[in-house]
Amino acid sequence: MGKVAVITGGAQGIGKGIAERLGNDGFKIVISDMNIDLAQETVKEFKEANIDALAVKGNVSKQDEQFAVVKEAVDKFGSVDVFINNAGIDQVEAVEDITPENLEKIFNVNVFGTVYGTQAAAKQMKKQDNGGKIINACSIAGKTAFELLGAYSATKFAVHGLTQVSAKELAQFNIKVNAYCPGIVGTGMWDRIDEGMVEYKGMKQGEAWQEQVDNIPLQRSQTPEDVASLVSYLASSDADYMTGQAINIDGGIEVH
Ligand SMILES: NC(=O)C1=CN([C@@H]2O[C@H](COP(=O)(O)OP(=O)(O)OC[C@H]3O[C@@H](n4cnc5c(N)ncnc54)[C@H](O)[C@@H]3O)[C@@H](O)[C@H]2O)C=CC1
Ligand SMILES: CC(=O)C(C)=O
Repeated sequence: MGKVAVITGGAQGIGKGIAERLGNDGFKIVISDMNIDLAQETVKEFKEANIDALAVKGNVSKQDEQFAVVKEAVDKFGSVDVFINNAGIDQVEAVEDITPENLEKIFNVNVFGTVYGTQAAAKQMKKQDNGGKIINACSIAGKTAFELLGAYSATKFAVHGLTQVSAKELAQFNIKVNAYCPGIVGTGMWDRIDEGMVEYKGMKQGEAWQEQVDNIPLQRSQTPEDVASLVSYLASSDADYMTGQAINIDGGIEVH
């Protein structure tokens, strides 16, 4: 049986790009997403391209649903070898304006979701006793400041920390935990961020996006495929000695 990768939030955007790449790398693919209709459409597309895939409805902020996704993956394909905590949401708000409701909502998805996904994946991988890879969606906003993305940025700093701690705790089981830190990727998320920033700053539609893109040393915005190439490496045996890392893939915006 081939290896199996679960990608949360894989119906569209970066998650879809990762799922497609891992499918082409030979993984059987499980897409878990709240938007089950879109997840099913994506799976149909993949099957037409000879990628063996399954769509499962799952809200990452619900612990029981994350465990149910893993169970469905195992029932269908026999194992979970790679688990990508990709699902995430954005919010555009000055720190002074962040409401308790919004703060709770974004932490529920981006942080609690990553914890629950890690728990569900680790339990199954330990049972399989064959190691595994857990790969988290961080961001360059999980390492540095982005104006008006305070709550979002705080969740990604948390994901960065969780990646490091999970890596230390799970290393004894040969489970590696790493994270990808994209920059400015052209997905639905950035359409919403642009909308929010435009409103805050009195700009025209597309201006906030363009301002960020103009700041990228490699002089183009990022695609899901750019991110997927890093994740493909992290999921592969070539990365078997790497754990606890949060790796920038951002066209050179953040250099250390
Ligand atoms: N777009 C960007 O520029 C960057 C994105 N990222 C991160 O990459 C990840 C993916 O981002 P995008 O593809 O841009 O987002 P997106 O908004 O285009 O797609 C997100 C997907 O996650 C699903 N989703 C949302 N909440 C969910 C939940 N509670 N449970 C299950 N599924 C849920 C949505 O239905 C959607 O299919 C996120 O964690 C994001 O923070 C990191 C850096 C840059
Ligand atoms: C959405 C996001 O993480 C950035 C850096 O734009």
